[in-house]
Amino acid sequence: MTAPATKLRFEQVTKTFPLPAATADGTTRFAALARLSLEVRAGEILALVGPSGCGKSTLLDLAAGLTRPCSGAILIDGQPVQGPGPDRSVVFQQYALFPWLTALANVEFGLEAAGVARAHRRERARHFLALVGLAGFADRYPHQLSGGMKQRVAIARSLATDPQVLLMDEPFGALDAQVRELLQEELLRIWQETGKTIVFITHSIDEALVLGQRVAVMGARPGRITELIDIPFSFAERVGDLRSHPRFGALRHHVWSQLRHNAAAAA
Ligand SMILES: Nc1ncnc2c1ncn2[C@@H]1O[C@H](COP(=O)(O)OP(=O)(O)OP(=O)(O)O)[C@@H](O)[C@H]1O
Repeated sequence: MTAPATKLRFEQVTKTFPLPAATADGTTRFAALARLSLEVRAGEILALVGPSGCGKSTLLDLAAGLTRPCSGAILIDGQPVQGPGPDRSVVFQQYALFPWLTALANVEFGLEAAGVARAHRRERARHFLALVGLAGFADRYPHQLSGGMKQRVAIARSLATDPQVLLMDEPFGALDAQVRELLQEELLRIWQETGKTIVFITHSIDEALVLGQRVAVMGARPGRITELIDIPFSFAERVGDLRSHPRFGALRHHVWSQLRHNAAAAA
């Protein structure tokens, strides 16, 4: 069997930030990530969990090309990331929609920014709104949509430009439990249909297990990957009652223990 292709690769990545004041031993910078290496496989959902402040968003910002590493490299299909590009799209926890544009126009705006010809924008935007279950809400403004609907629009906008990699930073963190489960299911369905490579940051171990083909556990001070865990569930199991699966509890405990161990080590 051939090994799955690597879509996104972090090679010995270090990212430091200036400290507000030098420490007693003269240190002026703080290492958010230190020599972090990680491979994201083409077409997988990699769920990233770790204690608050361990560097998850920093990792995603680097992959998005929004910031540059201090050392090391970030590669997409073997090519160094030089900045933001159409091959990657980011979905944040806050929906980042334009309040003065309708749902349809918000998705169209993303397409315009990506250089899609005017004639194709509307049709394409409608297709992706339908894909996230919002066919009947195209003319609503963000304030007329629920939190879950707004996040669906943001996901439609990200998918419409057909990026190869979707970088999702706690996208369902602000939603209530039921809406969250619904959107997890929808994301799995969209992933199944589109075959996107997805990096998904979450604070929820359950969410990581439902979505991730693999779960990457991070530790803090400095931020690094401490464990990569294969999650063996099928698509049908993930969209079913996964929490009653006989292996769910053991995997959940495993990730929880690793996080606890990392938190203790950082403290
Ligand atoms: N622009 C910045 N300047 C200085 N420090 C920063 C900057 N961005 C992040 N940091 C620091 O780097 C560390 C990692 O931050 P990051 O936001 O990546 O963590 P995180 O794991 O995403 O946290 P959370 O789960 O709370 O969102 C934190 O200690 C944070 O304070």
